Amino acid sequence: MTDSRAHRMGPVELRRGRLPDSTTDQRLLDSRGDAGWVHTDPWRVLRIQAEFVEGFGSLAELGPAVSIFGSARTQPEDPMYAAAQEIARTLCGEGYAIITGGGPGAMEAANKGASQCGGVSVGLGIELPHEQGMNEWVDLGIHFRYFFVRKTMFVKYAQGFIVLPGGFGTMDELFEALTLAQTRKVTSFPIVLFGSAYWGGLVDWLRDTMAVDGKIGPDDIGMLHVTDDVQEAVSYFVGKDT
Ligand SMILES: C/C(=C\CNc1ncnc2c1ncn2[C@@H]1O[C@H](COP(=O)(O)O)[C@@H](O)[C@H]1O)CO
Repeated sequence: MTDSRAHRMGPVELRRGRLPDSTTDQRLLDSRGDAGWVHTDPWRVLRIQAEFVEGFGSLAELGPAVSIFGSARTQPEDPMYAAAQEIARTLCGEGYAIITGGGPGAMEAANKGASQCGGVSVGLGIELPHEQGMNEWVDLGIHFRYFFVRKTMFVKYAQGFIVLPGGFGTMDELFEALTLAQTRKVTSFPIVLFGSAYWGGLVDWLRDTMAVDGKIGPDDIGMLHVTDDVQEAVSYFVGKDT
């Protein structure tokens, strides 16, 4: 008697010598073979995709928000710690969520201000070789493996940026925001530099060297608002269309 069993694979029907010797579930669940593919770019692409999915899914309903950047090394006794906390508290009082890198220093201060005010305190953590963990004032935290995915979230879910004194990480975030606005890749948003003593030298150099040398346009400096006043910093956001 001939074997006329049929096996359906979607629209395809298989018989006799074409019958598979395992099921799709067996092929999925039997853990055999080399796992080296987890270290390949196609798999990384899927991980990157997953980070975007998690980020977008977690933040889609955030409402108006401001991203606050600043040094991971700012100590609690530094006046900039109190300033970050006060800025976040004031913005929170105006209905804004606060987004930070979720780390220590100025990030912690901003998350503290937002959380203590009962607002939405978001931390976008980054996996680093010397992991610090999310600061205790983050109420909605998302851990990222890739810097560039995380940076997309800072821009996509905020109406603008307040930048406190910081180092390379802060500069990276500031200049990413400036480049996006300068090249009109995004709708322009406020970029506030808080702390004139710290930022003054950089702004002078941008104006007197970079702009004079023609490396940026004469109006590009206008994208930056330098202030030492919390209310003024907040005024660039409050009452503006979100
Ligand atoms: C260096 C230390 C901790 C690092 N932990 C960080 N966690 C989260 N986000 C970070 C961290 N370090 C830098 N960032 C991001 O860059 C900005 C601050 O960088 P800076 O070089 O300190 O100015 C900040 O806005 C974060 O988004 C332990 O001291």
